[in-house]
Amino acid sequence: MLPDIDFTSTQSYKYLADHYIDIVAKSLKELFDADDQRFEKFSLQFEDILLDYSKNRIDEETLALLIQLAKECSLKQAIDAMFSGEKINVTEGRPVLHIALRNRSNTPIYAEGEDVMPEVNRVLAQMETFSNKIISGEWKGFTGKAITDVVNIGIGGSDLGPVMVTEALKAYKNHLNMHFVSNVDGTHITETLKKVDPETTLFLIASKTFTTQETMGNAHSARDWFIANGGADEDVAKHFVALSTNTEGVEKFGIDTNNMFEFWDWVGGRYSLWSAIGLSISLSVGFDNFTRLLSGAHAMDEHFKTAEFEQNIPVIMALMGIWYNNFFEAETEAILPYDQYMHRFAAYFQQGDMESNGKHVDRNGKHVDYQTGPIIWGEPGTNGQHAFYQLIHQGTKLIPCDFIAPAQSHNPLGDHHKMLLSNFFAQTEALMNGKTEEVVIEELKKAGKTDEEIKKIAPFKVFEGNRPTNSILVKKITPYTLGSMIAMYEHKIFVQGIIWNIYSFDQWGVELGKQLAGKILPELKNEEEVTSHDSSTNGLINQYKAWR
Ligand SMILES: O=P(O)(O)OC[C@H]1O[C@@H](O)[C@@H](O)[C@@H](O)[C@@H]1O
Repeated sequence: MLPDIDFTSTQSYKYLADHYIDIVAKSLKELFDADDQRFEKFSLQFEDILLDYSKNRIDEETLALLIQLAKECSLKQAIDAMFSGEKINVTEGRPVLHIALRNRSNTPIYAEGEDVMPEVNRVLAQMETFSNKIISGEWKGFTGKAITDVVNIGIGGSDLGPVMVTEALKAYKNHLNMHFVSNVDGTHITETLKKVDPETTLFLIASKTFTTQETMGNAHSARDWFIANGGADEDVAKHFVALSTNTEGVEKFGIDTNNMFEFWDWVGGRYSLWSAIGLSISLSVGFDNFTRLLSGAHAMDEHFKTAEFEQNIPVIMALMGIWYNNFFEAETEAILPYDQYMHRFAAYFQQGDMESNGKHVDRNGKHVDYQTGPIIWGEPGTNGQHAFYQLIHQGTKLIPCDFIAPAQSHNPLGDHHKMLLSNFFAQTEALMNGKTEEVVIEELKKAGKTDEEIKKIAPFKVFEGNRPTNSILVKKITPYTLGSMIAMYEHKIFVQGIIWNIYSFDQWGVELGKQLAGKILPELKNEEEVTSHDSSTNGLINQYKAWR
């Protein structure tokens, strides 16, 4: 059972509310000046990952109170409930066991009284055999040629994880060309099919439910294209496989269930890259690297499950987020990887975080009277610096940022990595310290400006600083460390959901739009004037009909 506690009525919350008044009056610079041990006190290392959270607007008391808050919210009990397979996804009546998919220790994990590990291992073995056959060229297409291109057709959790990881691990890639089609916009599949040859292309139809409109639409178009370009019905088995929990749906589509890679309803879509949904990852970087990804995540799972909260990286990251979200009223969080390969990392956690914690109803079904999940966004540094960092430095909004960077580059070209990392270090320093008016005036004086000129221009050049950041320095982005980092963010999201007393593993909020689209689609298939909606929707549909 998950605890049911209104965190705003805990003792620690009340203390934190008072304590906030003290902290908000202090600048980060002052906090650093007052304590030369901040880095030692507020940083944690887990294997090859260093989290420096000292540039946050906290002191020792803040941390102690936040940890007390986690305890008062029975976080430990909640962690144990997840790891032991309790049905913590209550509104869907399911356990939440993505941790079982990467349980490399292979100890039994029970869902509804049954150990899930034999099934997990069976599918992993199937993925290994299949990946090896495709990569080695042993698996032949309908004209006897080896596979050269893989097209993953999926959306949401059946797309974002595979895309993010295959991109992040590009340095480990083999010869297979990977393509990802998600959007129902015909452009996506059309442009992809232009690049591939039916004789040498493998389609992975990735859908947990095997009912998602976008994915089914794209999968049917891919099959039509395959048939129109020389493939026969009996050849479909050589070129189409399914990654799904829905055997019936897969059969109905016409994919041989021997070519189905199964997973289970205790795997949430946005937590599914560790399951059969990760087949594109295993194909792209090889099964051994896929298992390293799982191992890295497993190591983080163990850390999360066993480390004291003070030493627990996902817990600390979650608490920092709560501090800003619920006390400083920050609305967003930016994830800023200083690694080009990780360019989809923020997009991936937009779903991971916002679909999990974008909820306004608590676990009692009541409307919350506090803020829950933040808006997540971000782009790789240094691109972001030349685009939106202006607002982070000098705007009116407080935006806590996670800066992520590898110490070692996969492409150590000249001074590139030093230049990149000089920006990584400089940005968090600048955000923290800012630039005072005195310094600005001094600089302008040195540049020979008159007093009048200085007076005019100085205010625009001042940086308040005091902008909080986490720095996550990773030795190198490997399958293992990437796995650890993904699990780290997953557990951060879990902790926050527990404290906010919401259900993090359902996603009812995506249903209404789907339902309405289902009603509107038939209305678009005829020429009749539409009158069944409000005047705006009617007006738009009818103009569309007039223009098409
Ligand atoms: O994997 P399928 O079932 O196609 O779902 C794809 C996506 O659909 C969305 O509507 C959400 O429910 C996501 O959580 C999910 O990842």
